[in-house]
Amino acid sequence: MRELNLPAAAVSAGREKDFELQGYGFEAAAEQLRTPHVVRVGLIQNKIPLPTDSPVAEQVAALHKRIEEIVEVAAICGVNVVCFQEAWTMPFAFCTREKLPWTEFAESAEEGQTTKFCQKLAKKHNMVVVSPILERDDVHGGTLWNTAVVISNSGSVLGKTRKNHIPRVGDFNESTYYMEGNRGHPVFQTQFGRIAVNICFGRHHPLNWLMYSINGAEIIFNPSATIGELSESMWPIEARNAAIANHCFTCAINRVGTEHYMNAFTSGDGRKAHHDLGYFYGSSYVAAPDGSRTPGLSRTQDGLLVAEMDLNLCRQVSDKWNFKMTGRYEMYAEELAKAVQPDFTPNIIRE
Ligand SMILES: NC(=O)NCCC(=O)O
Repeated sequence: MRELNLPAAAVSAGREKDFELQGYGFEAAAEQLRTPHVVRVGLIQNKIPLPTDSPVAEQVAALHKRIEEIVEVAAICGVNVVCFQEAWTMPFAFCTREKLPWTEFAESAEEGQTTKFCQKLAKKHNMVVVSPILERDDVHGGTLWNTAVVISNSGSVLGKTRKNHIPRVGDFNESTYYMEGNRGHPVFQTQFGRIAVNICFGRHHPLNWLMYSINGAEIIFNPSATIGELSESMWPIEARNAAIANHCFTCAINRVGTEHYMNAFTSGDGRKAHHDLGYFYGSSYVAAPDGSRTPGLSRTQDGLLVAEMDLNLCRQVSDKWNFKMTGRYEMYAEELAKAVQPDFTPNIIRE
């Protein structure tokens, strides 16, 4: 992996707009029959610019403005596919279990103002935009989902995917708001490569990564919101291991800072009522199928990580290690099918 020589205009814009800018490139071997398949991805991590008790519309507008200025720099850096953090248009308020005003941040994946905003960015910069939002699905009774909208570089909505695994740990009280995703493991064929989105808690589930990979993902984004005391020891390992296990690139993105709520909340774990979920530690990074990875962005600062990758590396590593061939999926499919039955008895041999 090498450091990218990013344009001076991008470096100075990053300084002026007060965010960290880093760039790295992953190499692949030259092949005789395939030309290199080089793509640049951008990962954006950020704090919320306004206090959580500011009017909803103002908070959304401030986040749009912040992201727009970072995407401008991503465009200068030649980024082809950009991904934002989980539920990027709002504070990560699910810890509170309050409905209002937080449910007011939910938007239509197809018609919402954030999707329209991203469509403009995508078209202007010829960039695929992965936009993880709180979705309101009016076709199905106004239900809420934790969704990532994928917008093509043409500006059209390519599709959406939903968070498959909902945390039930600590103050991550998300199950109060939405259910596990019901759209399986879609992979989006973009002009720049096949991408998928494994939203946050799905990071802990190897089968979730596997299914995106089985559907052909070359790059799997993992937009997240997670805090130091809970997961920082796991963070550097999980997405990296997934890249190795699935012969693909993975991109882990986490928000930054502490978000304070006016009303104190508890989560039935004996802790005194408190006003924040904890410290979101940033540290976004990209990992490659050969196990190499970029350094992480800062723990404390907004940032843009640019990673250039030759997607040919996915098949090269696959041909070397053959995990798809040696995976014995038929054996696991059969055993798992039995294990989920109510009359399952674990295969334990006793004296
Ligand atoms: N957003 C989310 O699912 N967070 C849960 C905590 C974690 O996965 O580290």
